[in-house]
Amino acid sequence: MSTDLLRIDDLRMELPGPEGHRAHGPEGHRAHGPKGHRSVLRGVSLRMAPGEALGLVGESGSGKSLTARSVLRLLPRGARTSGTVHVRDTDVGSLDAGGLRRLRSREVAMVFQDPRATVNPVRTIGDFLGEVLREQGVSRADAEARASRILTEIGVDRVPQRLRQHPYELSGGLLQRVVIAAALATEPALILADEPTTALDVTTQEEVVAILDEQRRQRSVGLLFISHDLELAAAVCDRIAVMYAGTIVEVLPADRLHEEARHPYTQALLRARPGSVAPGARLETVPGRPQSAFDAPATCVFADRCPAVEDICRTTAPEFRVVGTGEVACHLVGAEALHG
Ligand SMILES: Nc1ncnc2c1ncn2[C@@H]1O[C@H](COP(=O)(O)OP(=O)(O)OP(=O)(O)O)[C@@H](O)[C@H]1O
Repeated sequence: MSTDLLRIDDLRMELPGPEGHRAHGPEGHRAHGPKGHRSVLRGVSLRMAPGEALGLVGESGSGKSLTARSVLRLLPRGARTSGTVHVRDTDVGSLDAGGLRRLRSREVAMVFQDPRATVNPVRTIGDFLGEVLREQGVSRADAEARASRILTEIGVDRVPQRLRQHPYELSGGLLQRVVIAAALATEPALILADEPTTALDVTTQEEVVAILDEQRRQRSVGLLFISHDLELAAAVCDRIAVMYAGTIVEVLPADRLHEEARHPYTQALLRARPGSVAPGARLETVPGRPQSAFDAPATCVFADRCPAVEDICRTTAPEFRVVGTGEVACHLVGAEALHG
């Protein structure tokens, strides 16, 4: 019996893709898949304990969404995968259709970036929540009362009126609360939240993150929180996993982020945050452009952009090893150059 809530072991994924999407640079140096396929996940491994919140952070294209979707086996067409995903003791890869339905409707809930893409625009909010609840075996008669209670708990006002409204009548922030209410209503062990506030304005973002955080703590629900914002993830998560080009380069406790970030990419992300410099000072960006797995080197994935790169980074892939309270994949960690 595993004590992990989620365990991903060496998850690899290749997607069919036109040549134009594949790497430039010398053949064999980049992470190409078989002919006509490109590598998008290059061996992702991570673990989550029950009730834990893990932040999965990285730039666009690094593979955060595909990692989260793999937990529900929601894969793009033509995806080839290897490695395993376990939710508690369930091997997600070996589930039949019924098992997959149960996983998606009871064990694991997903909250996406854009609530308007999640909620059917022609149905009322009450219908949407009622459907979710009836899938849990709640009777039609009880569904409305349960839906009202959940909406009230997450701070939605004028609930009876809301239940009769359509998505277009609600603001983006309010609608995302409804989506979170639906996720909580399934009483899942794990919520996958994929950039849940990116489509919202800043004030609403804070409210929605606060609600997600408060509710998942109260209910001891595990949270995989995907974000490109390291500080935001650190504010709501117990640990942070930093992803670059289809692989995890560093995992560390959220409350030790500033003191213990060792990977040059994590350090660059920290420097690239608006709050990291005095007002008026120039904000640093991570040098170079974001890379997906298929256009990053097959050795150290960050070698092309790393300010401290050395020869070994271009010849050998670094091992993922425990350093301090975290784990990191970098040849240079421990070397004076990085910490000077
Ligand atoms: N359905 C798909 N079809 C083809 N390629 C895809 C698909 N989904 C993702 N990709 C590619 O896989 C790589 C990883 O994408 P993914 O969406 O997981 O990244 P991400 O880190 O979540 O980025 P973002 O923050 O932009 O969503 C990217 O190169 C992306 O273009």
